[in-house]
Amino acid sequence: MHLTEFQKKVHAEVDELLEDADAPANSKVLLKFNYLECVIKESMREVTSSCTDNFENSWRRYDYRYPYVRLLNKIPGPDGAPIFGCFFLGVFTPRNEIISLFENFFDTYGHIVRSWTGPIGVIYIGSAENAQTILSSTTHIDKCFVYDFFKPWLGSGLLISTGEKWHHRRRLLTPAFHFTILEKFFGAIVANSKLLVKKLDSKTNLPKFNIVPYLTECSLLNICETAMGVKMDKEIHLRDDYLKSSHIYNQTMYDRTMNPLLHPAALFRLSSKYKRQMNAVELLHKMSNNVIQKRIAERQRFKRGEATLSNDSKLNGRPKTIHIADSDLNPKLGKCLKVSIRSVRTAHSNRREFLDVLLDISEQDPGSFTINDVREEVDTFMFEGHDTVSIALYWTVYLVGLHPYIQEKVHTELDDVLGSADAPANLKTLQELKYLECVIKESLRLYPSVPVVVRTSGEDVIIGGYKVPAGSIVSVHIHRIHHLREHYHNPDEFDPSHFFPENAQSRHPFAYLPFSGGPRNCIGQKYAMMEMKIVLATFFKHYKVKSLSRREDVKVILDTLGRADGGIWVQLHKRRPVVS
Ligand code: HEM
Repeated sequence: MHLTEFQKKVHAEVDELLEDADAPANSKVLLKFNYLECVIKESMREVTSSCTDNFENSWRRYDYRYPYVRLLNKIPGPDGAPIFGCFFLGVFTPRNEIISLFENFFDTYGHIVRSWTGPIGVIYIGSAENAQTILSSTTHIDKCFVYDFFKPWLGSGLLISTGEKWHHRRRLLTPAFHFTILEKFFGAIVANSKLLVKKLDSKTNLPKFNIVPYLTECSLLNICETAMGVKMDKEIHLRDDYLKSSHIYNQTMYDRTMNPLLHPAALFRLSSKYKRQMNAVELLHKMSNNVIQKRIAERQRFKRGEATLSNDSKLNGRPKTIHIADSDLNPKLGKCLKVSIRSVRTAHSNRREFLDVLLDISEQDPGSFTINDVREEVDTFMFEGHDTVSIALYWTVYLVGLHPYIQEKVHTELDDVLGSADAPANLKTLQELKYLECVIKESLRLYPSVPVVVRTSGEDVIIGGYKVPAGSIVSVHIHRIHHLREHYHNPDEFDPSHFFPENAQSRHPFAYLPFSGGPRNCIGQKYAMMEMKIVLATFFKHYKVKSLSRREDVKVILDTLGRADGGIWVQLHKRRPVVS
């Protein structure tokens, strides 16, 4: 179809609806301009997605033979305002109401919902079956363009990267979270948990205090000391700056995501949020650079025979070059890849910790794996590895503190399994804490640290009976799926029995997604479960907690993660003497 034909259609619609009038008389008339609205949406979509198609091509999509907008509009969803769609809802709904807004969409329109934010169409998925269609596929594996707003901070690390880069890095880093490596982290996490207990000592019997900063600090120390192999207990200012900056970055990221006017980089740079974000990035990178430099220095001291490595890994001289078989590789990467580390495909004893894997490659091949490549992964894992965990920790403490009967059962199990010990001794002890594990899982169900994950559909796909065209933004609402009565007998209650084997075994595999699902699930989930169990076992062994706010008064505030609005205010009482 030529441009002139589109124009003819626009003119025909205008003539039909306006007749002799010069302009639309009121909003009722405006609502009837269906074709014009589609044209405007499509042009704005092309502009904001920086499509390289020429203008004529972008109009050609409007041909009714290529009906992107019509396809999406077949899916039920709110109409919103003419042209703007739900733009105003997104921008003006307070962050602590946004989850309720999505819930209303699902209640009104069903398990699959479409909305327009200006030119951007988004499909919301609120059922386990539809989540499985998207998440289990290797085709719909790319993230949506808004994840790119993380780039100033995270570069294109594992969370954001796509295609071959993602495949390669995922394969490279997966062994760094194997359970033989996790075992080595046990001692460090126990030590930091005891430190937490000690710090909380001064808070016992206070009328109230916010426990969030304590748990956040503990999870940051843990990820630094384990995966990165660096102790950061002395760097108080650096840590504080990091945590504040991470908070600011996540807020500005959310504001940009919800407001399409801030999507183009040129417009975002003009806003005050950009400056805040850049100041935050500077401090965030200061922390990650510090971590990397410390580890490099420690490795050098180790090689000179002056020190042992703090995470107990062994560098036996120079790393060997190994060859990986063709069958191990993504075919697009070439026939055979020389890899300079011992850990990629390995016997257990050769597995390496996360940062050492990266530094080994960078030392061997600094040209193709630069220190910036190392840093983008360090930034990614430090963010994902501390923030998600601390959120899960504080929601668990909160929920247990609201339910004395459940707390009693947690205490009884801890006393039975740990005896007089202050903390779990090893992985075997941890496995025996079965009730605590159900408690953690149940907290992650009610308050998933990541309430929503977003993908771009890699090809046309049928979801819930509707055809969703390739390139559509599909957002999977984990929070919603976790609250469906068809999967959980009392979905809004805190009830750890949801995860007793007899209740969980026949559940739909995509009805519980705190770590997402499918090939792009969370790489750190085993690490996270181990860490949470150690920290919470140590904490509850020492303390009895009382949460001071009712569930209906503590709202989830969404940035990129689902946080507790206003913190978690509790009272603590000692159960046994604090260790020295
Ligand atoms: C309670 C703790 C955690 C929760 C609830 C959680 C949840 C998730 C979820 C839902 C995703 C998918 C994100 C998306 O598709 O947008 C994800 C991805 C990821 N997580 Fe976690 N996570 C946790 C802990 C961790 C830890 C401890 C680490 C690192 C040590 C980690 C590293 C990552 C990374 C690197 C990705 C991206 C994986 C990829 O795209 O291949 N996470 N996580």
